[in-house]
Amino acid sequence: MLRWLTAGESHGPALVAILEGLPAGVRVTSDDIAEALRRRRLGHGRGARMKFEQDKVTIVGGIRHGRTQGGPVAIEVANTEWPKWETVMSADPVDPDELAAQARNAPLSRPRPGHADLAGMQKYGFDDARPILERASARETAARVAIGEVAKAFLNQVAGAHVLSHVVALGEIGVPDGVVPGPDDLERIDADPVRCADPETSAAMVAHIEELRKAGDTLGGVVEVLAYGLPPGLGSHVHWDRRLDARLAGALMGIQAIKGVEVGDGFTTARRPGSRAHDEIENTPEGIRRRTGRAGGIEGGMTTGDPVRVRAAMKPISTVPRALDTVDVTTGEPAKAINQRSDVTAVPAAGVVAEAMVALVLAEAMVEKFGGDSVEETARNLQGYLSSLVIK
Ligand SMILES: Cc1cc2nc3c(=O)[nH]c(=O)nc-3n(C[C@H](O)[C@H](O)[C@H](O)COP(=O)(O)O)c2cc1C
Ligand SMILES: C=C(O[C@@H]1CC(C(=O)O)=C[C@@H](OP(=O)(O)O)[C@H]1O)C(=O)O
Repeated sequence: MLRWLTAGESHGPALVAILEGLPAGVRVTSDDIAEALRRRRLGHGRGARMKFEQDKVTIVGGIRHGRTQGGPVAIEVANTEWPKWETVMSADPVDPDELAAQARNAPLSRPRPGHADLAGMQKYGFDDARPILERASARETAARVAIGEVAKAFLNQVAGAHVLSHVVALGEIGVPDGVVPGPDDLERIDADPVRCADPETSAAMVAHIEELRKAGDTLGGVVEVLAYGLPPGLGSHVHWDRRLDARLAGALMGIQAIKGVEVGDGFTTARRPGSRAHDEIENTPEGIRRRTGRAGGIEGGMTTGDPVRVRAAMKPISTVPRALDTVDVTTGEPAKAINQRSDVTAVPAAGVVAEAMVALVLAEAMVEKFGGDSVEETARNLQGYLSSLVIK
């Protein structure tokens, strides 16, 4: 069983993540994790905070001399902005006069539409949105990306698998059909200002972001995650909560602002006749293969051995610079929502987070099927399974 948890607030001292259940021997370093966090900060359209704040990685447990030891892996991602927030976000009680002197501590009583603010204030009994927005903030995704990198290293070292993502739509602008990058394209995608695999579409996306920035507005979009090199048979058809597609969808929907998930051709499949919706099977010199990849590499809740392909739709950033209408909950009067600064879009970053979530779910499914207390043992079990497959 693979388990993971994160803790920490957006302006707290640090985020922490724990990943428990991976075999020993996964090769991963602080530099690998720092590089994954750097990728999460990429993307034209992100706000000022990405420039002045750094993610500072410390591996707190579970890894020795660059290899996992079999115990829980604990990673801290420190916020370099913490000194400015030390009083406002102090875990221990602080002198009320010192707190009152902090402009940052003024109660946030104008909840932002599209954020957790209002429902969270009602649910947890606060008249200030601060305690809600601090944990609801997608800063938390840094912790997921940190442990996602360990999961990716495991998948790669056990199966030679690769997980990557690209932006397929930003607002109304989408890549043409048939843009399906492979593992070798990842460097090029990361170098693109919006992590789009198609240069022409990318230029149109950047122009669109600039247009929306000038209009004081924000943008959502769609990211696609691809996983190459997986064996057939991860997940299972036998029960709803063992279906890999259901688990991937849950993990992707668990990312802040994700409002829809597609597996393979997803919603497009629903509009096609059955004769053009599925992947026909044929016998080839390489073995039994599917002709197309419409199902996204998952049938009956199990991997087919073809690349896994899933998409996640992100709503536009909720803190709209030209602020939306709300109510001041202290007076009941109409007001404009709280707004200090905002990303125009964070779709490129959401792709990197989606990679991490997919890697964690796939690593969990891999551990479940092949077990093993060391990477070598898991890899041996996988090889034994592959060489004994009755139908190849
Ligand atoms: C990587 C990333 C960055 C984000 N940046 C912002 C931001 O700068 N401003 C904002 O209002 N929302 C931002 N969001 C979205 C909010 O976190 C999200 O809309 C909010 O948590 C409510 O979403 P929910 O209704 O899905 O929970 C970001 C989301 C992600 C995944
Ligand atoms: C800090 C990060 O993202 C933040 C996520 C976020 C939100 O509401 O989700 C809002 C913004 O923070 P603030 O409101 O303080 O400007 C983003 O910068 C990060 O991704 O590291």
